[in-house]
Amino acid sequence: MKEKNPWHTPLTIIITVIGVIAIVALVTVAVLQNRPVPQKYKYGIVLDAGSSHTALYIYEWPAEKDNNTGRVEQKHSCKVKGKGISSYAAEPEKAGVSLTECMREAEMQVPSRRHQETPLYLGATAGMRLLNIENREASDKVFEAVEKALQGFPFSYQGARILSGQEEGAFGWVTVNYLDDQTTGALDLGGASTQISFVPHEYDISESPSNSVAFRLYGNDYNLYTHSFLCYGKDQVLRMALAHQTQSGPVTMSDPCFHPGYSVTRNYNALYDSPCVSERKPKEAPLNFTHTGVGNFFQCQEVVKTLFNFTSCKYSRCSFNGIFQPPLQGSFGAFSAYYFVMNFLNLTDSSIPLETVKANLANYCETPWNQIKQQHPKVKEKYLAEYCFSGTYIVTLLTEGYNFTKETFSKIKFIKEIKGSDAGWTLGYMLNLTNMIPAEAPDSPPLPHAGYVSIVTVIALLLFILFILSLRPIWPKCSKQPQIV
Ligand SMILES: Nc1ccn([C@@H]2O[C@H](COP(=O)(O)OP(=O)(O)O)[C@@H](O)[C@H]2O)c(=O)n1
Ligand SMILES: [Ca+2]
Repeated sequence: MKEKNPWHTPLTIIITVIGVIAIVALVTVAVLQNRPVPQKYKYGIVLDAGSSHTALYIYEWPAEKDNNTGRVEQKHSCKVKGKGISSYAAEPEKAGVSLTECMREAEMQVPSRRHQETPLYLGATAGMRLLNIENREASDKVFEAVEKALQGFPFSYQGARILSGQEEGAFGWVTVNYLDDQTTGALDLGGASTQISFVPHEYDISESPSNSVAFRLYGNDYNLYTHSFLCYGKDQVLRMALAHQTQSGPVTMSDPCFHPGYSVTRNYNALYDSPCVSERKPKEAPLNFTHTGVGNFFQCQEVVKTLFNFTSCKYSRCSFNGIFQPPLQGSFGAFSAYYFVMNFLNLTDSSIPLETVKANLANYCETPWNQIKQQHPKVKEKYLAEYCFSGTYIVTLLTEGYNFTKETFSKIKFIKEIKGSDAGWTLGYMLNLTNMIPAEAPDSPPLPHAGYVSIVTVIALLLFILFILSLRPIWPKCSKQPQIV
């Protein structure tokens, strides 16, 4: 008689069916439970109220990763039309009104169900620092107007304030190092101030405590050196250069930092209307002077050098104006006006040697103004006229001011953005205020979804096989019983 297949007993069939159902259920649950759900995002808005203009930035990050690492990205930016808020000192209401267009854009960009929980910050930099020095009352009025305007929007308004130079430098460094993989110093050139921030190499930065900031980022502690030079942004430094050359109150001034053939009429009162130069205003001067260009890079460098004081230093070493600076260390990201100017001059490529940068600038400055205008018909003349000066200032600040050499100059990358986010202090500022500066290194990446499902399936199969095998003692009974009967 043919022996009956022991697998065909009712018990084993039931166990098999239950086992298969269990595996299917387990895999289904695992797949459904762990399927990547559509991403939910949170948002934050920062207004950068700079001396020359205001820009609005919207950041976004996955909702469930609030306290996690490196996930905040710039979603959108909006350039406010018109000048910086500090230029509305005489008509503060207009400072508030100027922001509404970009704020409306933000309302469209951030999903409306997130509006109420989206923090909104405004940080003002050197333009407002100067206005605050010059006219405290006017600066307060500008903030009142800005505050009123921002509170009219449905976001979670967190206040408007002036950042200290130290904050501006440190948050610029945080932004660059949050986005970039390797530790990088930060060089920020604005219109009214300029910042340098880097981690010095085994150097006692406590020599000047006001220049030191401690940060914990991605599991490492950093002692950061940072300094902000008020009045050394490119627009205020130009005033200082013009002031230096008009001390005798001349009617005509020949300037090596402007192209040959360049000639404009400038007003003495307007030029000296800034705390950066007001004390130097000549006692006797006509109403206007004619500002003409000579176009000589090397002479221009000599003018710029007179704006730095190298004589007094009470520390072991200084950059300029008696400000402590440890030896430069590592690579640097140079952004804002550093980028705009060097990009215009086609000098952002780090492989260009310092000597070539200088030669190109010398050549550019010498080019007659008419020719420059013809080559760049679309660039506003006011801006176009200043690139020779700005380029010369950048090179002089980096080499004579901060002590970059021809070797270390190549470690400067002129950048506008990193991984889609603009380089600047705003991202670091928001990360700090929302406690999102990642103190710890990122978690190792979890298993990919497919890998996870495969592993669950294999384990379930193994468990099932083990279970069947564990029933072995019952098998002989099952198969022999019919024969006994
Ligand atoms: N496309 C652009 C935008 C800004 N800029 C300059 O970049 C600088 C930005 O400074 P800012 O307004 O942030 O001023 P701070 O408050 O940072 O000193 C200004 O000198 C602008 O003229 C430029 O050269 N090209
Ligand atoms: Ca700025």
